[in-house]
Amino acid sequence: MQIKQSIKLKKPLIHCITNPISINDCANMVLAVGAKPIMAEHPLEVSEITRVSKSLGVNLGNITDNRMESMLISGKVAFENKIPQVIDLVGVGCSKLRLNYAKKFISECNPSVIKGNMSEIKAVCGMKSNSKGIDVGACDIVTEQNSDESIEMMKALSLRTGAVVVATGVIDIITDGNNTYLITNGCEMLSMITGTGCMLTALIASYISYGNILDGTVLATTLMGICGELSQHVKGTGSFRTELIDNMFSISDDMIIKKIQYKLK
Ligand SMILES: Nc1ncnc2c1ncn2[C@@H]1O[C@H](COP(=O)(O)OP(=O)(O)OP(=O)(O)O)[C@@H](O)[C@H]1O
Ligand SMILES: Cc1ncsc1CCO
Repeated sequence: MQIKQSIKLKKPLIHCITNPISINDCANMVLAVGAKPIMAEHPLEVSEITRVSKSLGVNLGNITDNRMESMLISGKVAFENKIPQVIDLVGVGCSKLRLNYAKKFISECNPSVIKGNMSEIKAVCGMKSNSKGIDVGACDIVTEQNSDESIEMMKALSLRTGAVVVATGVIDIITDGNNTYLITNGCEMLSMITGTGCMLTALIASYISYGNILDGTVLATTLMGICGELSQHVKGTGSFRTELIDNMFSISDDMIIKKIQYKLK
């Protein structure tokens, strides 16, 4: 909660390099929690932008040559200047180009957080991924019963890279290699509009901006789940998207305490 309050007070600048499908929703999510988004992506300006930002979020969705170049430039600037950064592995389960790029980014830029759905996390870990395009494949969905194997794989990735690793889905798993959170907040509607994973990445970038990497990631992920639950009463997916941003803007600490559902492993 302290992180939530301090972001509202300090209004950190958050540099996001993301896809055009969900870029507007990502910027609005950053604004909803009180931070300031900048979505710059030209390779000739991004180093200047990252340098003055408090954190960086990069997203491999709908990848282009320009953004591939920009994300590496920004990732290196962030690493050299100790600016927290998160990579969203959108599509690495279905594209070798993205998978190879993600591996290069992770080894050269040392992101603070590596995030994807379970099919994407498996691909980066060198396991067989059953992704359905950019979505998780049915055989990769995590349940309470089969979570142990996924947790071990994620812990190993975290210990190897030094990053907090996040796998989203019905159950969200977050680990720093030692502490592992299983978050069960959320609802199916979150998977029925595009870009909720991308929006979560922008939120993580916001909440890790003062260096609380694990706690900021857990807070962002829990909030996305809870705000999804609070938005379900609407007529359809169009209003759900609006309601989700409204709830992110207005949620109280008391509501978070009432709704939060997680287990420590
Ligand atoms: N069936 C579900 N039940 C509960 N929560 C869900 C469900 N599906 C997704 N979520 C939540 O939605 C958010 C996005 O997760 P998801 O795994 O769908 O990301 P993604 O595949 O990267 O999304 P996108 O590609 O649309 O950006 C997370 O907060 C996750 O907890
Ligand atoms: C639909 C889609 N395609 C590439 S990125 C994106 C937004 C959700 O990741």
